[in-house]
Parts: sequence; structure tokens; C-alpha cells
Amino acid sequence: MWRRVASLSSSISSSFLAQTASRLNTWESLTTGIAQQAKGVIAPKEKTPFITFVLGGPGSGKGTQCIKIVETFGFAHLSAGDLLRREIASKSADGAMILNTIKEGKIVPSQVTVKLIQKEMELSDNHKFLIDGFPRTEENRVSFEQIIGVEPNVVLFFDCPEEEMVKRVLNRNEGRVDDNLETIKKRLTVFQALSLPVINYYSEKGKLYTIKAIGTEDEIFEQVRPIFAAFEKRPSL
Ligand SMILES: Nc1ncnc2c1ncn2[C@@H]1O[C@H](COP(=O)(O)OP(=O)(O)OP(=O)(O)O)[C@@H](O)[C@H]1O
Ligand SMILES: Nc1ccn([C@H]2C[C@H](O)[C@@H](COP(=O)(O)O)O2)c(=O)n1
Ligand SMILES: [Mg+2]
Repeated sequence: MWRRVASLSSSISSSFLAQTASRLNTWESLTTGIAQQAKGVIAPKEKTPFITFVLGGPGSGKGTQCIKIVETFGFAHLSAGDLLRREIASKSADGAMILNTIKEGKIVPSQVTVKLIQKEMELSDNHKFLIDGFPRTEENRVSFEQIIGVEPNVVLFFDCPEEEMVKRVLNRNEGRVDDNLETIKKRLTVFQALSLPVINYYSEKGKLYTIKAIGTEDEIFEQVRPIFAAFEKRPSL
């Protein structure tokens, strides 16, 4: 597991320490649960995490491209929507609330989603994470920074015309409760109002990579590939 580390040795890079030390919620916040499980033994991760947020409207092709990124670059794929759907299916305490929120095309409270992501990160063997469909709102973004204590290295934005997104979602045929015209319209409104400000935030921070999400899946991936290929040459990935 990504959390399984034998000692407190110096495997965390100095740049990472500098980055996290500047925050109130440092790396330790991600490892708090781990430390508790280990009954007081602090267990730092072996490698600096490399975090990619994958953003874009409903049906823009985030999940489709994540599969290709996983195959090519070996990331762990954490889809916020899939984690929430898993909560519904498991009939957990939050399941009914999550189902109603998704049916309405709205956004689940950030703490619920971030805790699910945190758990998956802690359980993972990988240190490279694709976090798909997150952060959808400024509240999501701030909550991740507060609870996990790290910022993304890369933010991908799949930029797709609304007409194309609607067509793709209506053809998806996976039995999703939100793949109907009424909910899609609401999701598009939420995307414009709440998600675009997050995308603008990362653009201003110089972390945003915008992908023109039209054309075939392979054509789109040829825009994605060089982004990670460039990072692969750096020691951080
Ligand atoms: N380039 C493409 N051209 C045509 N169809 C595509 C393309 N990429 C993905 N699709 C199809 O469009 C649908 C939506 O794609 P996908 O599920 O990857 O989108 P998403 O961004 O993850 O959407 P959501 O936010 O709703 O989960 C799927 O049925 C997928 O097979
Ligand atoms: N950060 C997130 C991600 C997803 N949800 C909810 C609301 C979305 O409409 C739904 C489906 O997500 P998708 O599979 O399209 O990424 O899940 C959320 O509330 N917060
Ligand atoms: Mg998806």
C-alpha cells in the first residue's frame, strides 16, 4: 500500500516538505487516519504524491480519457462520481442523501466527497492519482486543501461544446440516474456557475491544461499524452 512505509526516513523530498510545511494542514493531515490505525506510529508515504485533477462538463470525456491515462502512465483513477455511486449502492448512512443530490444534478457536501477520496488515497499502492470530476466547486477545492493538505500538480480541463456533451450523455446507456435531459440541463447550469470558477482559479495559478475535447477518443488522447510525458521526465513523477 502507498501508506506502508517502514521508517520516518528522508524519502519525502525537500520540495514537498517545503510545500506542505507552508500549510496549516500539512501532509500529516492525510496520514492522520493512517497514524491512528497504526496506533500512534506515524507512517509517512514513500513517495511524494503526484495529483492530477480532471475537470470538464458532464459527458466531456473525463472518464474515457482517464482510462487511457491509467493504461499509458500508470496512475490510480479515483472518480468522485464513482465513489459517490458506490456509497449509494452500499446503502451507507449518506447513501440516500447522495442519491437525491445526484438526481437533482447538484453537488454533494464537500466533506463527504473528500473523505471518500482520502480513504482511497490512503489505501492505494500508487502515489500518482487522477482525481476525476473533482473539485466541482470552490468549496470542494478548499475542502481538499484543508483535509488532504496538498495541491494538485496538474489540472486537466476537457473543454467540450454543450451540444456534444448532451449528445454523449444521452447515448451513454450505463443506467445512470442523472443521464436524462432534465438532470443534464441542471448539471450544465451547475458546471457553468460553480465549476468554471475552479477552472479559472487553476488557470491563474498556471496549473491548467485545456484539452479540446472533440474528435475521436484517440485524437483527444494525443493532446493529453505530451502533458504527462513531459512530467515523466521530471523526478517528481
Ligand atoms: N471523443 C469522444 N467521442 C464520442 N463519444 C465519446 C468520446 N469520449 C467519450 N465518449 C462517450 O461519451 C460518453 C461520456 O463520456 P465519459 O463518461 O467519459 O464522460 P465524463 O466526462 O466522465 O462524464 P460525467 O461527468 O457525466 O461522468 C460515454 O458514453 C463515452 O463512451
Ligand atoms: N466532486 C463531485 C463529483 C460528483 N458529484 C456528484 C454530482 C455529479 O453530478 C455526480 C456524478 O459525477 P460524475 O460521475 O459525472 O463525475 O456525482 C459531486 O457531488 N461532487
Ligand atoms: Mg465520468
